[in-house]
Amino acid sequence: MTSSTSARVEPVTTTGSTPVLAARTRGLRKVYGRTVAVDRVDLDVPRGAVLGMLGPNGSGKTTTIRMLLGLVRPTEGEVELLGKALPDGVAEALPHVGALVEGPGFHPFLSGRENLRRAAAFEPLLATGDIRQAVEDALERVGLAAAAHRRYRGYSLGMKQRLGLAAALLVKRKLIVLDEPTNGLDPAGTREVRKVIADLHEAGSTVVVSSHLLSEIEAICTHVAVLHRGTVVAQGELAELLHADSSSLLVVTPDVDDALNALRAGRISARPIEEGVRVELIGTTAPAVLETLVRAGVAVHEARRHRTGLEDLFARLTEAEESEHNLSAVDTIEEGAR
Ligand SMILES: Nc1ncnc2c1ncn2[C@@H]1O[C@H](COP(=O)(O)OP(=O)(O)OP(=O)(O)O)[C@@H](O)[C@H]1O
Repeated sequence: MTSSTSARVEPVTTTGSTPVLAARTRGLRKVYGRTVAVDRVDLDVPRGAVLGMLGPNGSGKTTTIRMLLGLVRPTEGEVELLGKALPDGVAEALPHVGALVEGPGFHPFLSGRENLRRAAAFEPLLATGDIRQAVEDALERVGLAAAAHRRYRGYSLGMKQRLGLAAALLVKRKLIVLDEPTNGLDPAGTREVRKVIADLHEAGSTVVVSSHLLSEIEAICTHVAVLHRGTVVAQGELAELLHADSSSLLVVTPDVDDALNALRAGRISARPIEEGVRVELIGTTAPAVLETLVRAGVAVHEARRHRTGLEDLFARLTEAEESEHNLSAVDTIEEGAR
Protein backbone atom coordinates (compact mmCIF):
# COMPACT_ATOMS: atom_id res chain seq x y z
CA MET A 1 0.00 0.00 0.00
CA THR A 2 1.46 3.34 -0.89
CA SER A 3 1.41 6.14 1.63
CA SER A 4 2.00 8.77 -1.02
CA THR A 5 -0.04 11.91 -0.59
CA SER A 6 0.09 12.81 -4.29
CA ALA A 7 -3.22 12.87 -6.17
CA ARG A 8 -2.40 9.74 -8.14
CA VAL A 9 -2.43 6.53 -6.14
CA GLU A 10 -0.29 3.71 -7.48
CA PRO A 11 -2.08 0.42 -8.14
CA VAL A 12 -1.66 -2.29 -5.53
CA THR A 13 -2.24 -5.86 -6.54
CA THR A 14 -2.05 -8.74 -4.13
CA THR A 15 -2.11 -12.02 -5.94
CA GLY A 16 -0.76 -15.29 -4.70
CA SER A 17 -0.87 -18.30 -6.97
CA THR A 18 -2.78 -17.57 -10.17
CA PRO A 19 -6.47 -18.25 -9.47
CA VAL A 20 -8.97 -19.49 -12.02
CA LEU A 21 -10.90 -16.41 -13.04
CA ALA A 22 -14.67 -16.06 -13.46
CA ALA A 23 -14.15 -12.75 -15.23
CA ARG A 24 -11.19 -10.73 -16.35
CA THR A 25 -10.61 -7.42 -18.12
CA ARG A 26 -7.46 -6.08 -19.70
CA GLY A 27 -6.81 -2.48 -20.66
CA LEU A 28 -10.49 -1.66 -20.42
CA ARG A 29 -11.39 1.88 -21.39
CA LYS A 30 -14.66 3.69 -22.04
CA VAL A 31 -14.93 7.23 -23.26
CA TYR A 32 -18.20 9.17 -23.48
CA GLY A 33 -17.56 12.34 -25.45
CA ARG A 34 -14.96 14.13 -23.34
CA THR A 35 -15.51 11.98 -20.26
CA VAL A 36 -13.16 9.08 -19.66
CA ALA A 37 -15.48 6.91 -17.56
CA VAL A 38 -13.11 3.91 -17.31
CA ASP A 39 -9.40 3.84 -18.08
CA ARG A 40 -6.87 0.97 -18.28
CA VAL A 41 -8.83 -1.34 -15.99
CA ASP A 42 -7.26 -4.77 -15.46
CA LEU A 43 -9.74 -6.57 -13.25
CA ASP A 44 -9.40 -10.16 -12.04
CA VAL A 45 -12.46 -11.86 -10.55
CA PRO A 46 -11.33 -15.17 -8.99
CA ARG A 47 -13.82 -18.02 -9.28
CA GLY A 48 -15.75 -18.49 -6.02
CA ALA A 49 -14.92 -14.99 -4.76
CA VAL A 50 -17.28 -12.29 -3.60
CA LEU A 51 -15.53 -9.34 -5.18
CA GLY A 52 -16.52 -5.86 -4.10
CA MET A 53 -16.04 -3.00 -6.52
CA LEU A 54 -15.55 -0.07 -4.21
CA GLY A 55 -15.38 3.52 -5.30
CA PRO A 56 -16.84 6.98 -4.78
CA ASN A 57 -19.72 8.16 -6.99
CA GLY A 58 -18.68 8.51 -10.60
CA SER A 59 -15.55 6.36 -10.22
CA GLY A 60 -16.61 4.03 -13.03
CA LYS A 61 -18.18 1.07 -11.21
CA THR A 62 -21.40 0.92 -13.23
CA THR A 63 -19.62 1.45 -16.54
CA THR A 64 -17.15 -1.35 -15.73
CA ILE A 65 -20.01 -3.66 -14.74
CA ARG A 66 -21.90 -2.84 -17.94
CA MET A 67 -18.85 -3.67 -20.04
CA LEU A 68 -18.29 -6.87 -18.04
CA LEU A 69 -21.82 -7.95 -18.95
CA GLY A 70 -21.53 -6.97 -22.60
CA LEU A 71 -24.18 -4.24 -22.20
CA VAL A 72 -21.75 -1.50 -23.20
CA ARG A 73 -19.04 -1.87 -25.81
CA PRO A 74 -15.59 -0.81 -24.57
CA THR A 75 -13.77 1.95 -26.43
CA GLU A 76 -10.64 -0.19 -25.95
CA GLY A 77 -9.64 -3.35 -24.12
CA GLU A 78 -10.74 -6.92 -23.58
CA VAL A 79 -13.35 -8.64 -21.44
CA GLU A 80 -13.45 -12.33 -20.68
CA LEU A 81 -16.60 -13.64 -19.03
CA LEU A 82 -16.55 -17.22 -17.70
CA GLY A 83 -13.66 -17.93 -20.02
CA LYS A 84 -15.42 -16.51 -23.13
CA ALA A 85 -14.08 -13.45 -24.87
CA LEU A 86 -16.71 -10.74 -25.44
CA PRO A 87 -18.48 -9.76 -27.58
CA ASP A 88 -18.34 -13.06 -29.52
CA GLY A 89 -18.81 -15.31 -26.47
CA VAL A 90 -21.64 -13.32 -24.90
CA ALA A 91 -24.48 -15.68 -25.91
CA GLU A 92 -22.61 -18.65 -24.47
CA ALA A 93 -21.60 -16.94 -21.20
CA LEU A 94 -24.70 -14.89 -20.33
CA PRO A 95 -27.15 -17.68 -19.40
CA HIS A 96 -24.77 -18.52 -16.54
CA VAL A 97 -24.61 -14.92 -15.38
CA GLY A 98 -27.27 -13.25 -13.22
CA ALA A 99 -27.22 -9.47 -13.03
CA LEU A 100 -28.82 -6.62 -11.17
CA VAL A 101 -28.03 -3.37 -12.93
CA GLU A 102 -29.85 -0.05 -13.02
CA GLY A 103 -33.12 0.00 -14.95
CA PRO A 104 -33.72 -3.73 -15.40
CA GLY A 105 -36.68 -2.93 -17.68
CA PHE A 106 -39.67 -4.34 -15.83
CA HIS A 107 -43.17 -3.58 -17.09
CA PRO A 108 -44.91 -0.98 -14.88
CA PHE A 109 -48.42 -2.40 -15.24
CA LEU A 110 -47.57 -6.02 -14.56
CA SER A 111 -47.20 -7.41 -11.06
CA GLY A 112 -43.85 -8.41 -9.63
CA ARG A 113 -44.72 -12.07 -10.15
CA GLU A 114 -45.86 -11.55 -13.77
CA ASN A 115 -42.74 -9.57 -14.55
CA LEU A 116 -40.59 -12.32 -13.13
CA ARG A 117 -42.44 -14.99 -15.15
CA ARG A 118 -41.79 -12.98 -18.30
CA ALA A 119 -38.11 -12.71 -17.41
CA ALA A 120 -38.02 -16.45 -16.64
CA ALA A 121 -39.45 -17.27 -20.09
CA PHE A 122 -36.26 -15.80 -21.62
CA GLU A 123 -33.93 -17.93 -19.47
CA PRO A 124 -32.36 -20.56 -21.73
CA LEU A 125 -31.43 -22.72 -18.75
CA LEU A 126 -34.98 -22.85 -17.35
CA ALA A 127 -37.42 -25.49 -18.67
CA THR A 128 -40.96 -24.15 -19.23
CA GLY A 129 -42.36 -26.57 -16.65
CA ASP A 130 -39.99 -25.25 -13.98
CA ILE A 131 -40.80 -21.55 -14.41
CA ARG A 132 -43.59 -21.26 -11.81
CA GLN A 133 -41.57 -22.89 -9.06
CA ALA A 134 -38.39 -20.96 -9.94
CA VAL A 135 -40.32 -17.66 -9.77
CA GLU A 136 -41.87 -18.49 -6.39
CA ASP A 137 -38.49 -19.59 -4.99
CA ALA A 138 -36.79 -16.39 -6.18
CA LEU A 139 -39.60 -14.19 -4.74
CA GLU A 140 -39.29 -15.99 -1.43
CA ARG A 141 -35.51 -15.62 -1.33
CA VAL A 142 -35.65 -11.85 -1.71
CA GLY A 143 -38.59 -11.38 0.69
CA LEU A 144 -41.04 -10.24 -1.98
CA ALA A 145 -43.56 -13.10 -1.90
CA ALA A 146 -46.22 -11.09 -0.02
CA ALA A 147 -46.06 -8.16 -2.47
CA ALA A 148 -45.65 -10.28 -5.62
CA HIS A 149 -49.26 -9.69 -6.77
CA ARG A 150 -48.87 -5.88 -6.72
CA ARG A 151 -48.09 -3.82 -9.81
CA TYR A 152 -44.44 -2.95 -10.37
CA ARG A 153 -45.47 0.70 -10.80
CA GLY A 154 -46.38 0.95 -7.13
CA TYR A 155 -43.18 -0.65 -5.85
CA SER A 156 -40.76 1.32 -3.68
CA LEU A 157 -37.12 1.59 -4.78
CA GLY A 158 -36.25 -1.17 -2.32
CA MET A 159 -38.94 -3.48 -3.74
CA LYS A 160 -37.72 -2.79 -7.28
CA GLN A 161 -34.21 -3.71 -6.16
CA ARG A 162 -35.52 -6.94 -4.66
CA LEU A 163 -37.36 -7.84 -7.87
CA GLY A 164 -34.19 -7.18 -9.89
CA LEU A 165 -32.29 -9.43 -7.51
CA ALA A 166 -34.98 -12.12 -7.83
CA ALA A 167 -34.54 -12.06 -11.63
CA ALA A 168 -30.80 -12.63 -11.16
CA LEU A 169 -31.57 -15.64 -8.95
CA LEU A 170 -34.04 -17.44 -11.24
CA VAL A 171 -31.51 -20.14 -12.09
CA LYS A 172 -28.34 -21.29 -10.40
CA ARG A 173 -25.64 -19.05 -11.85
CA LYS A 174 -21.91 -19.34 -12.03
CA LEU A 175 -21.56 -15.59 -11.70
CA ILE A 176 -23.85 -12.96 -10.17
CA VAL A 177 -23.18 -9.27 -10.78
CA LEU A 178 -24.97 -6.78 -8.53
CA ASP A 179 -24.64 -3.03 -9.02
CA GLU A 180 -25.31 -1.28 -5.67
CA PRO A 181 -27.79 -3.98 -4.58
CA THR A 182 -28.60 -2.36 -1.22
CA ASN A 183 -29.43 1.01 -2.76
CA GLY A 184 -32.81 2.12 -1.40
CA LEU A 185 -33.11 -0.75 1.06
CA ASP A 186 -33.80 -0.32 4.77
CA PRO A 187 -31.49 -2.07 7.31
CA ALA A 188 -33.61 -5.24 7.27
CA GLY A 189 -33.51 -5.32 3.46
CA THR A 190 -29.75 -4.75 3.53
CA ARG A 191 -29.32 -7.71 5.89
CA GLU A 192 -31.43 -9.89 3.58
CA VAL A 193 -29.32 -8.98 0.56
CA ARG A 194 -26.17 -9.79 2.53
CA LYS A 195 -27.68 -13.15 3.46
CA VAL A 196 -28.50 -13.86 -0.21
CA ILE A 197 -24.91 -13.03 -1.18
CA ALA A 198 -23.52 -15.23 1.61
CA ASP A 199 -25.76 -18.11 0.45
CA LEU A 200 -24.64 -17.67 -3.16
CA HIS A 201 -21.01 -17.71 -2.04
CA GLU A 202 -21.57 -20.84 0.00
CA ALA A 203 -23.24 -22.54 -2.96
CA GLY A 204 -20.09 -21.88 -5.00
CA SER A 205 -21.23 -18.96 -7.18
CA THR A 206 -18.90 -16.06 -7.86
CA VAL A 207 -20.36 -12.67 -6.95
CA VAL A 208 -19.34 -9.20 -8.10
CA VAL A 209 -20.99 -6.45 -6.09
CA SER A 210 -20.46 -2.71 -6.31
CA SER A 211 -20.76 -0.24 -3.49
CA HIS A 212 -19.55 3.21 -2.48
CA LEU A 213 -19.37 2.10 1.17
CA LEU A 214 -16.32 0.41 2.62
CA SER A 215 -18.39 -0.99 5.53
CA GLU A 216 -20.69 -2.71 3.04
CA ILE A 217 -17.78 -4.30 1.18
CA GLU A 218 -16.09 -5.31 4.45
CA ALA A 219 -19.24 -7.09 5.60
CA ILE A 220 -19.72 -9.31 2.56
CA CYS A 221 -16.64 -9.57 0.34
CA THR A 222 -13.62 -11.85 0.11
CA HIS A 223 -11.91 -9.66 -2.51
CA VAL A 224 -12.01 -6.00 -3.40
CA ALA A 225 -11.13 -3.75 -6.31
CA VAL A 226 -10.97 -0.05 -5.49
CA LEU A 227 -11.84 2.32 -8.33
CA HIS A 228 -10.96 5.98 -8.50
CA ARG A 229 -11.62 8.20 -11.51
CA GLY A 230 -12.09 5.21 -13.75
CA THR A 231 -8.96 3.29 -12.77
CA VAL A 232 -8.33 0.44 -10.36
CA VAL A 233 -6.04 1.75 -7.62
CA ALA A 234 -5.99 -1.40 -5.48
CA GLN A 235 -7.20 -4.96 -5.83
CA GLY A 236 -6.72 -8.26 -4.08
CA GLU A 237 -7.95 -10.26 -1.13
CA LEU A 238 -9.85 -8.10 1.33
CA ALA A 239 -8.10 -9.52 4.40
CA GLU A 240 -4.70 -8.87 2.88
CA LEU A 241 -5.53 -5.32 1.87
CA LEU A 242 -7.14 -4.57 5.23
CA HIS A 243 -4.18 -5.85 7.18
CA ALA A 244 -1.53 -4.30 4.99
CA ASP A 245 0.16 -1.67 7.10
CA SER A 246 -2.36 -2.17 9.91
CA SER A 247 -0.18 -3.46 12.68
CA SER A 248 1.01 -0.29 14.32
CA LEU A 249 0.04 1.94 17.20
CA LEU A 250 0.59 5.69 17.19
CA VAL A 251 1.41 6.98 20.67
CA VAL A 252 1.26 10.71 21.26
CA THR A 253 3.78 11.67 23.93
CA PRO A 254 6.28 14.47 24.68
CA ASP A 255 8.69 11.88 26.25
CA VAL A 256 9.93 10.41 22.99
CA ASP A 257 13.37 9.32 24.20
CA ASP A 258 12.03 7.68 27.36
CA ALA A 259 9.34 5.93 25.35
CA LEU A 260 11.84 4.56 22.83
CA ASN A 261 14.19 3.37 25.59
CA ALA A 262 11.40 1.63 27.50
CA LEU A 263 10.02 -0.07 24.38
CA ARG A 264 13.42 -1.18 23.15
CA ALA A 265 14.23 -2.60 26.60
CA GLY A 266 11.01 -4.60 26.21
CA ARG A 267 12.12 -5.76 22.74
CA ILE A 268 9.26 -3.85 21.12
CA SER A 269 10.18 -2.14 17.87
CA ALA A 270 9.33 1.55 17.66
CA ARG A 271 10.47 4.69 15.91
CA PRO A 272 10.01 8.39 16.56
CA ILE A 273 7.34 10.31 14.64
CA GLU A 274 6.39 13.98 14.79
CA GLU A 275 3.89 13.67 17.64
CA GLY A 276 5.49 10.79 19.58
CA VAL A 277 6.34 7.22 18.61
CA ARG A 278 5.03 4.66 16.19
CA VAL A 279 5.06 1.15 17.63
CA GLU A 280 4.95 -1.99 15.49
CA LEU A 281 2.48 -4.47 16.95
CA ILE A 282 4.52 -7.51 15.99
CA GLY A 283 4.69 -10.10 18.77
CA THR A 284 3.01 -7.67 21.15
CA THR A 285 -0.36 -6.02 21.75
CA ALA A 286 -1.58 -2.47 22.27
CA PRO A 287 -2.31 -3.00 26.02
CA ALA A 288 1.19 -4.49 26.54
CA VAL A 289 2.76 -1.48 24.82
CA LEU A 290 0.80 0.97 26.96
CA GLU A 291 1.63 -0.91 30.14
CA THR A 292 5.35 -0.80 29.28
CA LEU A 293 5.16 2.95 28.66
CA VAL A 294 3.14 3.77 31.76
CA ARG A 295 5.43 1.64 33.99
CA ALA A 296 8.40 3.60 32.63
CA GLY A 297 6.67 6.86 33.61
CA VAL A 298 6.09 7.99 30.01
CA ALA A 299 3.23 10.49 29.70
CA VAL A 300 0.84 8.96 27.14
CA HIS A 301 -1.47 11.70 25.84
CA GLU A 302 -3.16 9.58 23.23
CA ALA A 303 -2.79 6.19 21.56
CA ARG A 304 -4.54 5.15 18.37
CA ARG A 305 -4.30 2.30 15.95
CA HIS A 306 -2.92 3.26 12.59
CA ARG A 307 -5.67 3.01 9.98
CA THR A 308 -5.49 -0.10 7.84
CA GLY A 309 -4.17 0.09 4.31
CA LEU A 310 -7.59 -0.11 2.69
CA GLU A 311 -9.29 2.24 5.14
CA ASP A 312 -6.49 4.71 4.69
CA LEU A 313 -6.57 4.50 0.90
CA PHE A 314 -10.34 4.77 0.69
CA ALA A 315 -10.48 7.66 3.17
CA ARG A 316 -7.88 9.53 1.11
CA LEU A 317 -9.85 8.91 -2.09
CA THR A 318 -13.21 9.97 -0.70
CA GLU A 319 -11.78 12.94 1.21
CA ALA A 320 -10.08 14.12 -2.00
CA GLU A 321 -13.41 13.78 -3.85
CA GLU A 322 -15.24 15.69 -1.13
CA SER A 323 -12.80 18.58 -1.03
CA GLU A 324 -12.96 18.86 -4.83
CA HIS A 325 -16.73 18.78 -4.66
CA ASN A 326 -16.71 21.56 -2.06
CA LEU A 327 -14.33 23.60 -4.19
CA SER A 328 -16.55 23.28 -7.24
CA ALA A 329 -19.54 24.23 -5.05
CA VAL A 330 -17.64 27.39 -4.09
CA ASP A 331 -16.93 28.04 -7.78
CA THR A 332 -20.62 27.70 -8.54
CA ILE A 333 -21.58 30.09 -5.76
CA GLU A 334 -19.01 32.63 -6.94
CA GLU A 335 -20.21 32.24 -10.53
CA GLY A 336 -23.76 32.88 -9.33
CA ALA A 337 -22.70 35.96 -7.37
CA ARG A 338 -21.08 37.58 -10.41
N1 LIG B 1 -23.96 6.98 -20.79
C1 LIG B 1 -23.11 7.90 -20.35
N2 LIG B 1 -22.91 9.03 -21.03
C2 LIG B 1 -22.04 9.98 -20.59
N3 LIG B 1 -21.31 9.87 -19.47
C3 LIG B 1 -21.46 8.75 -18.73
C4 LIG B 1 -22.36 7.72 -19.13
N4 LIG B 1 -22.29 6.72 -18.20
C5 LIG B 1 -21.40 7.14 -17.27
N5 LIG B 1 -20.89 8.34 -17.59
C6 LIG B 1 -19.88 9.10 -16.81
O1 LIG B 1 -18.79 8.24 -16.55
C7 LIG B 1 -18.30 8.42 -15.22
C8 LIG B 1 -18.39 7.11 -14.46
O2 LIG B 1 -19.74 6.81 -14.21
P1 LIG B 1 -20.25 5.46 -13.54
O3 LIG B 1 -21.76 5.52 -13.50
O4 LIG B 1 -19.63 4.29 -14.20
O5 LIG B 1 -19.66 5.59 -12.07
P2 LIG B 1 -20.12 4.88 -10.73
O6 LIG B 1 -18.88 4.62 -9.95
O7 LIG B 1 -20.99 3.71 -11.03
O8 LIG B 1 -20.94 6.01 -10.02
P3 LIG B 1 -22.28 5.93 -9.11
O9 LIG B 1 -21.86 5.28 -7.82
O10 LIG B 1 -22.64 7.37 -8.95
O11 LIG B 1 -23.28 5.14 -9.89
C9 LIG B 1 -19.12 9.54 -14.63
O12 LIG B 1 -18.41 10.75 -14.81
C10 LIG B 1 -20.39 9.54 -15.45
O13 LIG B 1 -20.97 10.82 -15.49
